[in-house]
Amino acid sequence: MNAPAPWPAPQAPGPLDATVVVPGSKSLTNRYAVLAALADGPSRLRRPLVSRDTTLMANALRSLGIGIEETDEGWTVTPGRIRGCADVACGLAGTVMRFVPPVAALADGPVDFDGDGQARSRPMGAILGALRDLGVGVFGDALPFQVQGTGRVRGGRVLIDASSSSQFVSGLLLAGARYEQGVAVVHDGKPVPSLPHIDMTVAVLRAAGVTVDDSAANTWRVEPGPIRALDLTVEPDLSNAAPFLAAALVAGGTVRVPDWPSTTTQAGDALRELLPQLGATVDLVDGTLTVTGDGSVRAVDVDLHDVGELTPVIAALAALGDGTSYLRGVGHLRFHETDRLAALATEINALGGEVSELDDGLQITPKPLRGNVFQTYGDHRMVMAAAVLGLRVPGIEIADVQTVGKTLPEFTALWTRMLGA
Ligand SMILES: O=C(O)C1=C[C@@H](OP(=O)(O)O)[C@@H](O)[C@H](O)C1
Ligand SMILES: C=C(OP(=O)(O)O)C(=O)O
Repeated sequence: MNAPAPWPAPQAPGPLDATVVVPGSKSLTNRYAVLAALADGPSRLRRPLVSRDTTLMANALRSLGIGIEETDEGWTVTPGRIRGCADVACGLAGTVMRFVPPVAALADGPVDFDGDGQARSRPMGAILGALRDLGVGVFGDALPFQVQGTGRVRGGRVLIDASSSSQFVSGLLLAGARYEQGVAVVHDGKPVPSLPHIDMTVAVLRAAGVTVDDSAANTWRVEPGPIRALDLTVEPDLSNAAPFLAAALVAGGTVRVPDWPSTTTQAGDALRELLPQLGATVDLVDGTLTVTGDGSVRAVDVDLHDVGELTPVIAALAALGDGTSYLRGVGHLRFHETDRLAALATEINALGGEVSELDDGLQITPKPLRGNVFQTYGDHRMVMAAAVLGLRVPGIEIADVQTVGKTLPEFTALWTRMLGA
């Protein structure tokens, strides 16, 4: 079959005046799904994200014997005995490949995991090694691998190097309350990236009645005990709000995102501090985030270690900025959906840009850019970055635009609506 034609990224027609309703958070939806699967009764999740990553999660849990019913209201999750002799498809979803194996360890038989070709190079060794140390049989160190459930996990204390992904820690903590001794995860290595995502894990566990001690740096302890069933509404995905809010800077004008939580553990909330550094005016009033720009972008020197998933959109803004920008602390992006540092440098440079890879980030000098086909490498956030560039640069065409469905299948519809088309 021929590859679908690339999507012509629309240019901004002029200053914007738009309100964009952003669907639910991937990180929260997939955490809640796992906790609901392990909980002491049926759960209701309203406004979950429905996208490739969350559908993969729902199907993974279903294949382990969990009931998940999707209605207009959201998901009803009915826990049950965790069944083995199952296959789990991870796609390219970090949250599926890192959060489900610790659940599969509780199954009553073997569970086989695989994913997209590209997923086979995402790091898994640290979490699979940790499961072995906790008494679980595991064949393999990367996708494809097999977890040998025996119906119970001893648990206890485990030492891991989580410097390539916070998801190793989150995955172990999410299932840990169901292990006989609970779990204590101790990180030893270079700093753990994306720490707000571990704080999110701790917060959702506590909200489900689980006792978690995170008082010492690099150590998280989950006590064994029941997980309370959930009844909640999923917050909008604040990281997925990034391209829309960025559009207000590039095109000028105003973009609003309603239902912005007043307190949240989502890393994307950092946009409220980052966008003003890039030249935007940002207000959060009555639950609506309003971002206003004048069509210019200020150069920045920022550390994105905690919020790495915002990097592609910030890189696109920086390429349209008024001077050289430095995005630092994001060496771990080499292990995301693709090597994001290489992908961003290659694709922006192919437009005529001047981006160089640093050890732990990117140096971006704005240059006059021209149209080209922008490759996206199976990475939803490369699509979002390309769309932001396309607001100003004529002739950008986005390859495999449907790859954005990893977390936001509605992206092109929301984008064109925002532009008034
Ligand atoms: O736990 C999560 O939901 C996530 C953790 C982070 O992963 P890394 O720690 O691998 O960066 C983040 O980048 C990813 O988008 C989602
Ligand atoms: C890194 C990301 O995804 P994943 O959950 O697959 O790691 C991301 O969404 O930016």
